[in-house]
Amino acid sequence: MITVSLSYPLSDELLHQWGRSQVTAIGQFDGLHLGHASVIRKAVELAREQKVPVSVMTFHPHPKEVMKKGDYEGYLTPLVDKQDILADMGVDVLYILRFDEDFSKVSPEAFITDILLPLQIQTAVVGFDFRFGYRGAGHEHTLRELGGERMSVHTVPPFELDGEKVSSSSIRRALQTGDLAHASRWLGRSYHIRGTVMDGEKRGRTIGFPTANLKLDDTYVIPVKGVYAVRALVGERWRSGVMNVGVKPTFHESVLNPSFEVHLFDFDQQIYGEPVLVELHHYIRPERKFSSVDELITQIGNDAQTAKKLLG
Ligand SMILES: Cc1cc2nc3c(=O)[nH]c(=O)nc-3n(C[C@H](O)[C@H](O)[C@H](O)COP(=O)(O)O)c2cc1C
Ligand SMILES: Nc1ncnc2c1ncn2[C@@H]1O[C@H](COP(=O)(O)OP(=O)(O)O)[C@@H](O)[C@H]1O
Repeated sequence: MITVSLSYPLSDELLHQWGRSQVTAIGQFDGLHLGHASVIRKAVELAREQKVPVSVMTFHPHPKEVMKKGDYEGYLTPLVDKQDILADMGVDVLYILRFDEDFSKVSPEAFITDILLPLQIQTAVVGFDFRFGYRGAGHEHTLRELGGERMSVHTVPPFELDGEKVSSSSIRRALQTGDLAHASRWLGRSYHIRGTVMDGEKRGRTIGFPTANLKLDDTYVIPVKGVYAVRALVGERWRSGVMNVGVKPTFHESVLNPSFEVHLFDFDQQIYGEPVLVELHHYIRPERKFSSVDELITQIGNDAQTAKKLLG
């Protein structure tokens, strides 16, 4: 898959290079959950039928981040994750359209006539609730009207599981309440974060549970504070472990940002500075303040046993 960064207005050079008959799925697609996957799969299927390449157009940074809307909570899938997942789904080209204040003012009409049509998108595939252009005034009918003969539009209906519509906001809520089972089911995979191992307070090894402290690579959606059974990719190998997301109330009075620390089972290597991908498989318990370090140590031992059982 090729990734192409676009910014409005598109230059002639870019249009010359990328303007071609194609089927394009358009959307924010944060999370690339089962609903998004059904839109992308439709685009792949139509592209195969029409014998043209399939592309995905997304916006970055997240409009909510740029517009400083109060309800911005971070990414379920930052760009690197989107790239990985879309490449796996057979997408040929990923267009990343730079979203900034100026772009937010582009009208729905201009979005179609200055971007979609010059790129020669012959079929646009969108989710049923796709909105675009200034104040989200554009929707599927706008696409149909202005696309006319040159661009057909395919709308994909809501994807439901157990009678509920799968949405990024329901997945965020599930992560923020420790309902990992639902989050994973709706995502179609386990939620994961990526980070780099950095120095902690060097206490872990003294209590028998060294923990790799992660500095997250992106502004991920932060799952609820507590203990998780995880699988972690360190170097080339997947390993099992337990992760604590929290502020370590046993040792600290008030800390604003939670830390992410992973104790890996059967592992004894120095990995400071290394990248680690952590998949969250089960939520075990909330973080607590213990009245003694010994109690904390006993509890972490129990957490590790629980995690081993859960991970099989
Ligand atoms: C599985 C696990 C569970 C933990 N649970 C708690 C907890 O409930 N309360 C707490 O204050 N700290 C908890 N911690 C964090 C420990 O306090 C922390 O790992 C230890 O202080 C080492 O910190 P360091 O890596 O910065 O040296 C937990 C850590 C792990 C690995
Ligand atoms: N089983 C393990 N799980 C996680 N990290 C480990 C493990 N064994 C060794 N390490 C290394 O030790 C470091 C954690 O030790 P710790 O005493 O908790 O120090 P820090 O406070 O700097 O995180 C990790 O960053 C990693 O480099």
